[in-house]
Amino acid sequence: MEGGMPYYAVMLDMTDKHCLIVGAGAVSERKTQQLLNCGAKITVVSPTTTERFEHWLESRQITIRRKRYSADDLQAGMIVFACTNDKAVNSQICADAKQKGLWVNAADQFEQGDFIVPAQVLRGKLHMAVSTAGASPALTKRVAAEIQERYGIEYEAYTHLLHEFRETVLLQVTDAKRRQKLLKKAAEDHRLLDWIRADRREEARKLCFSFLQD
Ligand SMILES: C[C@@]1(CC(=O)O)c2cc3[nH]c(cc4nc(cc5[nH]c(cc(n2)[C@H]1CCC(=O)O)[C@@](C)(CC(=O)O)[C@@H]5CCC(=O)O)C(CC(=O)O)=C4CCC(=O)O)c(CCC(=O)O)c3CC(=O)O
Ligand SMILES: NC(=O)C1=CN([C@@H]2O[C@H](COP(=O)(O)OP(=O)(O)OC[C@H]3O[C@@H](n4cnc5c(N)ncnc54)[C@H](O)[C@@H]3O)[C@@H](O)[C@H]2O)C=CC1
Repeated sequence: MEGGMPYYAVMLDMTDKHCLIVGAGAVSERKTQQLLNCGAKITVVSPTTTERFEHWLESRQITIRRKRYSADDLQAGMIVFACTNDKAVNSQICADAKQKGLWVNAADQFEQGDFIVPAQVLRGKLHMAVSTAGASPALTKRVAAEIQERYGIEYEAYTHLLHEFRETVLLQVTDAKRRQKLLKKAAEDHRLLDWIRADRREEARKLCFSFLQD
């Protein structure tokens, strides 16, 4: 990113998307794990790897090219992660990727890349991403930890219930205003979350669906 403009935040569907990760150290390990969690297809280019990369290779979750980066490696991905410990190599990867019109992330000099990776907190369908736009990854991590405390695992069941309710409302309620009113009500009624927390899930579900009778 250049020119001090803010980043545009999106949620990407990475299923079966080809990613190229250059470098196989601690930082690329973290990114590879997250990308695997999201169903991406991963090619790693690196002369050395860690044990976890060897495990992913053995279990056929990734492909590894045991070599130093060269521009022809870019054919293996539509999104590129420059994660070597060599600044000059990471810069070259960014320049080559941009020239080919590919999206690139730079683990070190982030301004040379097109996007950065936020910290994430996932609670079922509630997916929260935190970023300081590269200003302070340590603060990013701390704020994410605070969010993780604030939104506990009960949000998994809660978002599941709200999702189920919304699908029913979209099917059954044709009036747009009533639909919105119902969905807002379900998202705002504190009893639903309180009861899920208290392990009274069936009661929470019944209350939520009872809103349809209003
Ligand atoms: C720009 C960005 C590029 C990108 O990777 O996309 C980037 C860059 C750099 N990070 C550095 C250092 C650290 N990074 C972390 C941790 C994380 N870094 C992550 C993202 C990002 N890091 C992107 C911006 C995110 C944003 O702020 O919006 C997280 C959020 C997500 C993830 O990586 O999965 C993950 C937390 C995940 C979690 O929740 O655990 C820690 C803390 C720790 O490890 O405990 C430290 C040490 C403390 C410190 O330095 O603050 C250095 C200096 C290296 C050096 O010293 O040489 C650079 C290079 C530079 O700044 O130029
Ligand atoms: N984004 C982030 O969250 C963070 C980024 N960093 C930065 O990320 C970079 C990588 O850090 P680590 O993973 O800790 O390093 P590391 O030393 O653990 O791993 C570097 C990897 O790059 C590979 N490599 C080196 N030259 C290569 C080349 N020409 N072609 C292909 N692969 C090559 C090495 O074989 C090794 O596998 C560093 O520049 C560091 O400043 C560091 C901490 C956090």
